[in-house]
Amino acid sequence: MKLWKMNGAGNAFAIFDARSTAFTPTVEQIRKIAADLKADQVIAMERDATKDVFMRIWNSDGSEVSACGNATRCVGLLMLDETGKDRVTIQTEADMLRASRAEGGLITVDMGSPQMGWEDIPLSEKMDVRGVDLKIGPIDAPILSRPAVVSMGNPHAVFFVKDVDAYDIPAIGPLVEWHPLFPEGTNVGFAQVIDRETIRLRVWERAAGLTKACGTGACAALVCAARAGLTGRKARMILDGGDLFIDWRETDDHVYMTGPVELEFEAEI
Ligand SMILES: N[C@H](CCC[C@H](N)C(=O)O)C(=O)O
Repeated sequence: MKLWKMNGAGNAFAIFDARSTAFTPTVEQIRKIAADLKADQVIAMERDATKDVFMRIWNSDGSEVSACGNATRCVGLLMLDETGKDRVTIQTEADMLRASRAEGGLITVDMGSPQMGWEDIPLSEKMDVRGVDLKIGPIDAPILSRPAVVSMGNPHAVFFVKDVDAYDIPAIGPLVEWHPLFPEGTNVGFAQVIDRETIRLRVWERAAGLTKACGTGACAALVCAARAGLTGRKARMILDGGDLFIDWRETDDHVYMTGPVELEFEAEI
């Protein structure tokens, strides 16, 4: 079975080609693979009846999830190279996504439409998704409260702050990640709006911790910022591991993410 170690803006993945060999790892095996290969997520490429590939996603804690933007760009590059097509289709548990090449060797993925109903996030009770009340009072000092929430096929809570480096994210992230308002947990973004086209972002990922970049997190932060009138519908997202370019198009309400992909190594195992 082919194994690729890749990253998207530093968000690291172990990607297994499970299209001709069954890959049904236990939680412990996922945790070991992620630890040994220093991967934030473990990915399996599987056959799909109608799409170019099915992408299965596990977080480094072994939990299976339904969306991973940066991994979609990595699998997209592999499939674009393999098929020679201009655009490939990638099915996940959440959605059917499309990947294509962009200038400068970057890869663009159509991440579909953001979901904004409180039941779509999901939340455990009806609340205003533009700013939910965590009911645990302000968190830490400087004070954090009322994150905006949205789903990109996975849940995201986004705090808009003046300085992302002023927060102890490993201490605060878990408080929100498994807060009872989020019955399936949530990814936690800390977004600093630099100007109407630029956001500095750090993300405490659900079941993976602080990563160098989070693709769905970048999409979520842009959607929440645009919805709040803090930015336009396009922005450069500056993450610890690199930049992602997000474009939430009015034409189809889809969110397009463009960014780098790096192949670190490949092996037959
Ligand atoms: N931790 C996320 C999955 C990976 C998301 C991130 N790596 C991305 O690029 O979107 C979750 O549990 O929903």
